[in-house]
Amino acid sequence: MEPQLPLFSDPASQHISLKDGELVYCPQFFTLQEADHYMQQLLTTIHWRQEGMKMYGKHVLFPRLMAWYGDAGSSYAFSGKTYTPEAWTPELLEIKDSIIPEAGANFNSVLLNRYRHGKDSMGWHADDEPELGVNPVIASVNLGATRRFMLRHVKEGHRFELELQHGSLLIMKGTLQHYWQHQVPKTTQVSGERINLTFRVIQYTR
Ligand SMILES: O=C(O)CCC(=O)C(=O)O
Ligand SMILES: [Fe+2]
Repeated sequence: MEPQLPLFSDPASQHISLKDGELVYCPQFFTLQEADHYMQQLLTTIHWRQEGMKMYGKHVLFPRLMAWYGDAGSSYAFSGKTYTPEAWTPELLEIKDSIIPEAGANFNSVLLNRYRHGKDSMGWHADDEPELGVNPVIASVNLGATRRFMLRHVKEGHRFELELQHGSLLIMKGTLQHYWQHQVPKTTQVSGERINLTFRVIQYTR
């Protein structure tokens, strides 16, 4: 079994206990120099693609760029397509190794999303695909422009939101993905680019 408890805790981390779910937010998990360095590296070394999906018989592009990296074999089905990961880059491995102690999960893949400007976004969803297991630990690293991350309780309508800043780490865990959805809405207040990395444990069952 992978460890389920953090091995150490960032003293500045905020434990946020929601109804039916848990968040840990570390606003300055990376130093400014580290965060600037990773932003620059990922903009140039990642193989960014514009993916899309079929909706009402039409091919619709997602309003952001995406990339998928990880251990060989950690394929992931998402919006009707199966994504096969590219091999870890040195920077992605470094970021993964630095967040594993805080998150307490042995991540084998990462989904990267690049929001080119305020009009790029991600709609309401939960990360509840069966490959992620029952109560997944998902660690989200934020680089570049600050964007608003919104959560809503699906049954009871509670809301929560955070401004995810450059160099921060947000961990989603517990039963959160069963009861809450999250989104990154479009905004006219932000023009800069943002990269988000969500580290995940993909379970191989097939
Ligand atoms: O960009 C973000 O902060 C959220 C990304 C996300 O929800 C996802 O990749 O599933
Ligand atoms: Fe998500």
